[in-house]
Amino acid sequence: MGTMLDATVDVPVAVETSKDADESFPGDKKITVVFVLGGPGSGKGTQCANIVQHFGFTHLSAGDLLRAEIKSGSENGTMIQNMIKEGKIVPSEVTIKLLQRAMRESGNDKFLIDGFPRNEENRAAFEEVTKIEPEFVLFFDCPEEEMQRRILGRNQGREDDNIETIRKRFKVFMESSLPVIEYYNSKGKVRKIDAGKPIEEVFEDVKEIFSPYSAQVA
Ligand SMILES: Nc1ncnc2c1ncn2[C@@H]1O[C@H](COP(=O)(O)OP(=O)(O)OP(=O)(O)O)[C@@H](O)[C@H]1O
Ligand SMILES: Nc1ccn([C@@H]2O[C@H](COP(=O)(O)O)[C@@H](O)[C@H]2O)c(=O)n1
Ligand SMILES: [Mg+2]
Repeated sequence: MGTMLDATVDVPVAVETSKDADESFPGDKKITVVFVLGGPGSGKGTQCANIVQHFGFTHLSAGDLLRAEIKSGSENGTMIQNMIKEGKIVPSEVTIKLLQRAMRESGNDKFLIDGFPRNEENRAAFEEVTKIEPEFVLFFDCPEEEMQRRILGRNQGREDDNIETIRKRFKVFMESSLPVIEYYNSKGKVRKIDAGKPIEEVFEDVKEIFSPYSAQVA
């Protein structure tokens, strides 16, 4: 656990992501958050797209938000790019501001937060800043060889989809992200899915977990 926290302490961070980034979210309304976790390439983004279509959630991928921040020319861009290339976890204050802004701008009240919290620092900071407790944690459990095969076949031009960075990402997942899943498991909040199966079969299992939310689709 100490590894990633240690890795982030000496990185200089300018936290202003936009003019309005300091506005807090949520306000008064009841917000439903599901954290979607699992190793790199386990299928989080793929299944979130399905859940959005069927259950009316807004999908927010922390990794996608960070990649968009690089493209936007933000002053944090170079730092974020270097962290992603190394498979390291970006300081929570940066990622949380991006998530809060995206939540606010969506106008929705139901969110799939994909790839976050990635370590204990992410988890504690999100809780402290937003006061949001997740409804549950959807955990995609997939064998490492299968995740590696999927990432190497993904072809989305991601700078971290190379074998050297993939190995670092797996190590970070085991050392920093699994303890977060264990934390939520101890609170009875984890819904574990066998993500090694074909996409359609995984979604059948996902649907069962989300069925209580069907009635809420607009
Ligand atoms: N169940 C599955 N069986 C086979 N291929 C899959 C399955 N789920 C997703 N894929 C494919 O594997 C690749 C990785 O999937 P996806 O991008 O959804 O993973 P991810 O968990 O979001 O990864 P990352 O953490 O790197 O963002 C994609 O090319 C996707 O089409
Ligand atoms: N909470 C997070 C989430 C992601 N990152 C960085 O982005 C990379 C890619 O994330 P994906 O979920 O899209 O695979 C990840 O390896 C981290 O470098 C982060 O720092 N914090
Ligand atoms: Mg993804």
